[in-house]
Amino acid sequence: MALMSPPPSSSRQPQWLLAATKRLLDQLAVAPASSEPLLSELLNSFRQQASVAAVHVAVQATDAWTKRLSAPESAADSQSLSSAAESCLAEALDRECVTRQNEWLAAPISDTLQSSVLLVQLQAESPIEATALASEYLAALIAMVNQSDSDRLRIEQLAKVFSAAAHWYDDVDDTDGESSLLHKIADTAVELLHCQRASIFLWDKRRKKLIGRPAIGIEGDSLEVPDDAGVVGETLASGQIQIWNQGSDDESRVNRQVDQDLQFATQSLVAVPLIGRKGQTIGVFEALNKIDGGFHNNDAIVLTDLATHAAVAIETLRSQQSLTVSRDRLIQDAAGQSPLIGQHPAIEAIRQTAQRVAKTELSVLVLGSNGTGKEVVAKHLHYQSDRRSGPFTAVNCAALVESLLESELFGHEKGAFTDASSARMGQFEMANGGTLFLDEIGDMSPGGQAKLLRVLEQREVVRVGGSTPIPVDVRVIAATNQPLEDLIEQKRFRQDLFFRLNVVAVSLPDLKDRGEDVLVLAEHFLHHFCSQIGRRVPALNDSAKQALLGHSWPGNVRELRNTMERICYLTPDDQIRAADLQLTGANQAQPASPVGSVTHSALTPGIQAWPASLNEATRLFQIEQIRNTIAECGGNVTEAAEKLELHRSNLYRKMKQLGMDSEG
Ligand SMILES: Nc1ncnc2c1ncn2[C@@H]1O[C@H](COP(=O)(O)OP(=O)(O)OP(=O)(O)O)[C@@H](O)[C@H]1O
Repeated sequence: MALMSPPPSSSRQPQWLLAATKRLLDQLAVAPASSEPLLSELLNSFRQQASVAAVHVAVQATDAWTKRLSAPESAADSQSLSSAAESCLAEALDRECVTRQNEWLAAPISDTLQSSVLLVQLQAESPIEATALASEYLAALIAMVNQSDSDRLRIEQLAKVFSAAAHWYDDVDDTDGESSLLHKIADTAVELLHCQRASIFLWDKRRKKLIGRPAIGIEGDSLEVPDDAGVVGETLASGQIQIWNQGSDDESRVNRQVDQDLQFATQSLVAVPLIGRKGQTIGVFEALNKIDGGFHNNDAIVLTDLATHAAVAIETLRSQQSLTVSRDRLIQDAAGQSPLIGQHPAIEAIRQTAQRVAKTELSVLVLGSNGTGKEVVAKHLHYQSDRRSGPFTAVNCAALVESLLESELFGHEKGAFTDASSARMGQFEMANGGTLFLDEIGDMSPGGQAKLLRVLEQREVVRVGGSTPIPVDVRVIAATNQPLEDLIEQKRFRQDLFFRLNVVAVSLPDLKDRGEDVLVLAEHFLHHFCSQIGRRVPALNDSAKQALLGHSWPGNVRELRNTMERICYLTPDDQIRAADLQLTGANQAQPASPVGSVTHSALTPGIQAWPASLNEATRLFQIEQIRNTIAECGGNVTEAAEKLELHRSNLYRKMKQLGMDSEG
């Protein structure tokens, strides 16, 4: 509450006035709902003690004086004041001191919100000097009471603004966030200012437009007006509060086009600028049609309070939205860093499973040999799920001894063990709100398994050396390359943990069993590494494709990735041949069919790997290609020659040259 200026020195005041002051202050201290009765009582005792005919508190409205309070009450019956009284009031206000004109005595009340004066009607027996002194004192008391009233009102208003603003963000989502926020802000203004409507006009500076929302009855709920039109435009240009009341203000200031668009009739309006955090004007906040009469300064003060909070709320929402956009872009980038490539039915099935379990909290167990892409699948599941904006963390359970694994997963408190010089979060806490990938789960120690099971069941961790349970919201995806059922039989893996983890199981086949996916993945890695170093992507020729399809890939996708990385860096040619791949014989699978073959017949019997000699490899490839084409054409050599783009006689010659038996 603002400090009140003390009334003038009380030493020369009569006893009754001092007693009345004390009573007034005591009653004010208990914060009455209204101070009107206190002031009435004061005026009445003043009238009696000072022997005056009447006393009023007169307030200057727009163009006239009105009586706010009178003693005796009957003196308020006639609202109008005589011209002599008005002249006395005006003089007191102008001179800022107690003034007397004939039967009238006026003492100005220093009031911040309005011009008001204590007006005393003297009578013959009134002691003029004492009355003047008492009037001055009384005017100071009234100013103090008014100040106390307006402070109380202001506190109430601010409390209402704060409590309303605190709920503006409730249920505001990212998609339609701004619109629903503006609606809530406008509703608050309507409620606190007791008016029919309110709108927030946000400034599109570049287009010189103000976009007003809510705009009831307008499609899209937003109304666009030139940024210099009407009272709203005036507010934007001047940066000042504008009040317009029909009848007393200039009609031409109102943009009636807006009324037409909104099918609304503006009768009164208050508009205040919306100032952003950096002090820049971001728009205008207007309230329309005060329900009981016109808008006053106090309405402008309340609307300015609301505008201060509204500007912060709007800017905060906008930064939040832009952060969400950046975050989503980062998530997309992160998801794109490890895409799940492949069209094999097993990979397609994983994609479908990921979609199905996306909205659930089900645990997933990923099975597959080393390098088949178990972590890629775990990330795919994470980025498909609602947890995508949370963290994804991975722990290799085989890489840590039991004591370290526990502190890695659950964290530790300071001093928990010799090296624990400070407290540290475990991976469970770090993955809170996201996904924790536990790789090589089959290698986890029995002690680790027991603790993990407890965390999964209770959804809280206790750090090593600590005793307080910390709640964690984590989805666990475990992976292994070991047959867990066998480990359970051998009592090396807990069956209860297996059931916890294996709610949904996903199996990744070895790469050699994924058919043409080898080529899809090879092309993907070629593009990936070539774009990283900015080189043109070389083409895999048929022999290379055949070699890729024929390799056994003991290291699975990881081996293929490494092979393609090496090619990108070390093979400068635009064509990649089988020999460039350097796939060693030891890793060669059963020979594959030539690319594009429908028969999938074996390569020349007895050949287990491509020979090192290019001529010989070419010869073998040509033999296989001719054989398959003839087989495809049901033994019809003429048709096969056509397919191979050779003349029939040339095909025979070629076959002879290659040592093929043209008869067979
Ligand atoms: N389907 C796939 N699409 C794209 N890249 C893949 C795919 N599968 C595996 N990879 C890549 O192969 C490499 C090995 O994958 P990942 O680490 O996921 O395999 P893993 O089965 O978890 O291996 P390990 O069992 O050795 O931990 C990674 O570089 C990964 O990006």
